[in-house]
Amino acid sequence: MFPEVNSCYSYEECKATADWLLAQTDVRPTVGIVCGSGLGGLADLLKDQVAFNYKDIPNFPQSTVHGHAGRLVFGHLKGRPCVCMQGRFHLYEGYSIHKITLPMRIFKLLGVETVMLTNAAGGLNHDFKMGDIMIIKDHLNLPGFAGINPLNGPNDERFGVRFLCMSDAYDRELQQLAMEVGQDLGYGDFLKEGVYCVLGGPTFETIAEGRMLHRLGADAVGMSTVHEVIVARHCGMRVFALSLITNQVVMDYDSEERANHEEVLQVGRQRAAQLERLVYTMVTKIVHNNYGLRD
Ligand SMILES: O=P(O)(O)O[C@@H]1C[C@H](O)[C@@H](CO)O1
Ligand SMILES: Nc1nc2[nH]cnc2c(=O)[nH]1
Repeated sequence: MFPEVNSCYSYEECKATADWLLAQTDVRPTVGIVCGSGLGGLADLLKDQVAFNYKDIPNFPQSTVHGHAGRLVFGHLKGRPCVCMQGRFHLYEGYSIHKITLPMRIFKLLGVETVMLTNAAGGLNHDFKMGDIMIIKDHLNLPGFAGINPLNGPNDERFGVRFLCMSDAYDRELQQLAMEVGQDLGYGDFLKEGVYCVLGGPTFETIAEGRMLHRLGADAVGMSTVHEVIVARHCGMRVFALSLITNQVVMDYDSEERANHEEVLQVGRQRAAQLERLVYTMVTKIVHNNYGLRD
């Protein structure tokens, strides 16, 4: 019935990976963090670390992109048990969409309730500057329009429903918390909110593509996150996501600017400490089990 879905992982395979990890650490994470390009420093904030190289974790892919270390780090942020992906997987690395999103199901089986994702993205909104942090309030899943969706294939109800609602994908309470924490930290000038659009990459946008995405309502464009968000929501985790605007997408034929990965990593380094502080502070304010927030 689903002839081309042999890249899917079964519930049992996901469980085997989660059980393997749980057998090697006492940390029982309720928060799962995914670090975007150049933003892996977040993992270094964890105390009492137990870290695994992706190559040693059963079923896990390897990171192949500069700026993605390829380690899964367990530990505590101010006493809160967390697990952090220091590096994520992208479609353009050649992995199946099921493989790049596998860690979300592992998070769920580890006991994670809230997922916090970060990424580097190009700014489309003319009001955005390099170094802005955008709270993602919604997304455009362009590969999804072409039938590329991580939930393709047989649905296992132990993870979630066949037809997933996406109008509430990004938790509004957490967006509000991010705004409040950001204001308290003095980030008002560079903390924005907007719509993230995912493309397959690895090419950056042409000028015509940038203009089109802007007209479609996207504020930023990148090559990740959305697929992870879909799978995280499918298995019932709360989702919060941030983009660091590392460059302005070129939308003018007279511009001399050229998008490049080195600049993405460089801007990541410049803003990393502030982005980490925002996520860290948010984690310390999230209370689990009742989905409430601390004062
Ligand atoms: O993992 P993220 O989405 O942060 O990585 C972005 C998209 C590409 O992988 C890379 C381009 O510089 O950064
Ligand atoms: N697609 C895309 N991804 C990015 N990641 C960081 N910057 C960009 C960009 O300009 N376009």
